[in-house]
Amino acid sequence: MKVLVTEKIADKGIEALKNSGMEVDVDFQLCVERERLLDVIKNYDAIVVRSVTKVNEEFYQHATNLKVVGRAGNGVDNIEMEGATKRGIIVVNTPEANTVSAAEHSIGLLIASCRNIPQANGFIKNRNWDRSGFKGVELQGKTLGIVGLGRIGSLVATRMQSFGMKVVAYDPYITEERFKKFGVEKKEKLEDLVKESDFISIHTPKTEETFGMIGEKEFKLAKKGVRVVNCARGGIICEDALVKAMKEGIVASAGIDVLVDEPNTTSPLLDIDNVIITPHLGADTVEAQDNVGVTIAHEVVSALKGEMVPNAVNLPTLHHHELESLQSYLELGEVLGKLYHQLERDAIQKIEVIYSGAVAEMETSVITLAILKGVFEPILKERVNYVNASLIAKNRGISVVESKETVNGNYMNKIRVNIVTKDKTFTVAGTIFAKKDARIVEVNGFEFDVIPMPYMLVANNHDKPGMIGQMGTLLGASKVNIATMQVSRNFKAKEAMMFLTVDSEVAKETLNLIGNIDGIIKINFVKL
Ligand SMILES: NC(=O)c1ccc[n+]([C@@H]2O[C@H](COP(=O)([O-])OP(=O)(O)OC[C@H]3O[C@@H](n4cnc5c(N)ncnc54)[C@H](O)[C@@H]3O)[C@@H](O)[C@H]2O)c1
Ligand SMILES: O=C(O)CC[C@@H](O)C(=O)O
Repeated sequence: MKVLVTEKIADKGIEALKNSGMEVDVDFQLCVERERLLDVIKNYDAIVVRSVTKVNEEFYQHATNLKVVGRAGNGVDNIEMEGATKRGIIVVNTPEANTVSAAEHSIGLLIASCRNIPQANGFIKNRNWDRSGFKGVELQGKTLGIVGLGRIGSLVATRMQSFGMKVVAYDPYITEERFKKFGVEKKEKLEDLVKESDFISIHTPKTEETFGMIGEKEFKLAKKGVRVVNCARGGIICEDALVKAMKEGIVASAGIDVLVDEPNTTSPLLDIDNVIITPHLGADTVEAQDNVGVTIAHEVVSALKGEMVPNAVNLPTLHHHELESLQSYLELGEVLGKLYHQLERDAIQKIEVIYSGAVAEMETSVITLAILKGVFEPILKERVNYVNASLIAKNRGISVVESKETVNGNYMNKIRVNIVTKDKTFTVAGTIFAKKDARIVEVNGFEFDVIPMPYMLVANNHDKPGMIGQMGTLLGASKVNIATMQVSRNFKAKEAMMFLTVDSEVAKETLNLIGNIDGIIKINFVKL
């Protein structure tokens, strides 16, 4: 697998990619040399970017072999998600890896701007000693308004309380409990926060709703002498409105790390003395970069291997601990799904998944994705993955329905998959024992206790003497070693199903010979 890295990530990250057996090309010029990037990207399975490389529809059209986009960092506003999802490209990022650094940088900007530290530093470095022009303000007793009380906003909130600040926040998308947890007063409306705050710090993502959310109207409502910080994304504070408000004396100082257009050396904000500005350095610490680099390397490698990754942006969000407890169920789900097209041929109309017992309490939508991935893999091979599995089902007109039950007979947990075709329903069920051991427990009403193995034979036969022996003889003659065998019977129908795990692939000729045994109704080789 080939990985292209177009922006600076920590050496540890590059090493981690190489140590995982990836062929890695590093070319930082490619984030700005668009034509060259579009020309070479077809040669790569994955790309690792930061915030400069534009990963958009034009890019995807050239990236014909791309499977993974790794965003070494948090914000994914330079990556078009729809184009990735429809092509089954997994987008992963590292949302937790640089939050402390970003929070500390926000606080740095806040303090440095309200105490004129960079300006004073520049003055004295020019061999001027004059204390008159740099008088600042204290933080203690002042109100800090945080817009967006997520990972970074909440870190800033708790840290600034230790400076004796009152912290209020506006974030309509989080619970009352989260405000309480961080000792922050909730503001129902942005304008209430703006009216009350001495300092405003922005910590939302850039979305249609947040872009320009602090503009002329808000500055008109703000306290005269308000101080603002934006270490989130350029344009959430409208740059023109900020310039105007600073010239009018409404805003006393601004600490800015991000601009609408980056890189940028011509912004009018650069000409304003009370604006201190850094070139998107929020995540630029040794710790954050090491953390981001190594995390993105591991995620890109996992995603290339087709594994579920915790920070896949175009998949349901999972934390590491959730993924750990889901792992066995994801594997079981894939196994159950993979059985269908290897045992049956009919076109699928509907897939029903019934979760019972403990598994019903989990993030089952992801297990359903694993089942769908399994269903399509035997016919679409590597063109199906967790990201595009449900889109593939939708495009094929297959409806997918999930339901949950609290208990299911003898099993602590059970996943049953009903695959409905025009004429019949194929049913398969499985369970997890002791948190990690998968078992197939039912196929079309036949009960089993089968440990899924890479090579398996599944036979339907008339329930009569000699079936097992004849089959064993033919497999022995073709040098296929039988590892385990289970037989399940349907007394009423006088039919049985044999489930064999074997140590190697079974040749077509052997399968034909078995199929010709008197009493064998159907024989299928299953590869997991
Ligand atoms: N400057 C840097 O180098 C740097 C580094 C890391 C992150 N960031 C940026 O910081 C920002 C915050 O990152 P995070 O990890 O804390 O994100 P997060 O997702 O944890 O938190 C964002 C919060 O914003 C809230 N929000 C969304 N829309 C809102 C709206 N319209 N009004 C109010 N609140 C709204 C969300 O509910 C959420 O709680 C992002 O823009 C990210 O890209 C910048
Ligand atoms: O340094 C970077 O790549 C940007 C960091 C930051 O903006 C992020 O979103 O993670």
